[in-house]
Amino acid sequence: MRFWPEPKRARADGKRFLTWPEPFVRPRVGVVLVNLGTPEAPTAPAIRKYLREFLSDPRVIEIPKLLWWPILNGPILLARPRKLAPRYQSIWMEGGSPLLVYTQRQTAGVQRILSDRGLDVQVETGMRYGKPSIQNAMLKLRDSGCEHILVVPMYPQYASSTTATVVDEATRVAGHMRNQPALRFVKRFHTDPRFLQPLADKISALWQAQGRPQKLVMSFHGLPRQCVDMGDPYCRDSYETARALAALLGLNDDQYLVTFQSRFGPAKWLEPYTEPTLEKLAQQGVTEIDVVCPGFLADCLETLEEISIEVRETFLHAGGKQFRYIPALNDDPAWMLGLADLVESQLQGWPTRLAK
Ligand SMILES: C=CC1=C(C)c2cc3[nH]c(cc4nc(cc5[nH]c(cc1n2)c(C)c5CCC(=O)O)C(CCC(=O)O)=C4C)c(C)c3C=C
Ligand SMILES: [Fe+2]
Ligand SMILES: [Fe+2]
Repeated sequence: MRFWPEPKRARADGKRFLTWPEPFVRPRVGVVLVNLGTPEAPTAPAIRKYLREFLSDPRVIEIPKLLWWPILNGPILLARPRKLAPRYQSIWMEGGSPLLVYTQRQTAGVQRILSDRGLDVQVETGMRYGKPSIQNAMLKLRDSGCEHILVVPMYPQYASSTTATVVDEATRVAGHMRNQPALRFVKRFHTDPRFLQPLADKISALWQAQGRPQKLVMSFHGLPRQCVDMGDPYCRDSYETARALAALLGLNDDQYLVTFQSRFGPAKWLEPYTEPTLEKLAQQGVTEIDVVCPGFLADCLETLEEISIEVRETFLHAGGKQFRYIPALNDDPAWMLGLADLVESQLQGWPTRLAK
């Protein structure tokens, strides 16, 4: 085991080493908001680097390494980056990939609210794949004296391929520390009103301003069926989110539907798949829909490009007349308050108050 060097606190008299016993330093509290990660640039080489790390995670691809390695390094890493580059280019923002830009805004938003409440809590962004990494965030927190760290995987619904791999990585990082922090993890918050109410309010505001469509489509990121068979609660979580959101909006069962998007590879994923379902809907005469993606807290390739460009085109081609994509919560002010509340409630018993 290789330990990362601990920060050396300088002595007031300028000498390098600590006096013994060490002077008392109040341990601080840190929070890491973690999302999936995204390429550093909308180019094939940057996308290849990102996909290599992401798709080498055994929590994401659960087939034996020996079988997967030639597939990943053959057809996938040769063809997919080039196919994805123009798609990433079409959504790229001034500050970078939307997933990173919005996650950083969320970090700043929660930091501001907690500081305004008089709490001494440092909030950082960590990406599971690529930069800024979870390791980078945790070392930053350690170096500023945080001995308590709350890790928040930014996924409302629990899946092994998203939530659990964040827990794996944070514990791996702590495993390299001599003076380890106390760690806490948020598992899921799929029916928590601090997340769902701001989403329902956002949808209601749109409907009040521009009218209600025939159907609300709730599209969740898909998952291989096998993951659910093996015990991932993700599918149940997604339906529970959908039911709770529908209840807040006062929708009956005919007014909304649940679908799963972003299928990857030839295996069976959770159904119904978003794109063919919406194509059929348009063919059956449902011409006005709103699509919301309650599994995504930040807009990204899967929402801005797959849903708002590709699926929109398919729906309109099949006879649909109006397709509105409802953006993710991103840094919506009500959501920032909800997220800050959620974070604060998990910090109980930790030294968040500055001594008076
Ligand atoms: C919201 C939850 C997510 C789950 C669950 C999830 C599972 C999952 N994803 C893949 C494969 C890919 N996902 C890709 C992009 C992507 N996935 C999520 C979220 C979840 N994935 C996000 C937020 C993003 C967007 C990243 C961005 O840069 O904007 C991709 C890359 C794009 C592509 O090649 O299509 C892949 C690949 C698997 C295999 C999986 C479950 C096993
Ligand atoms: Fe994904
Ligand atoms: Fe996709």
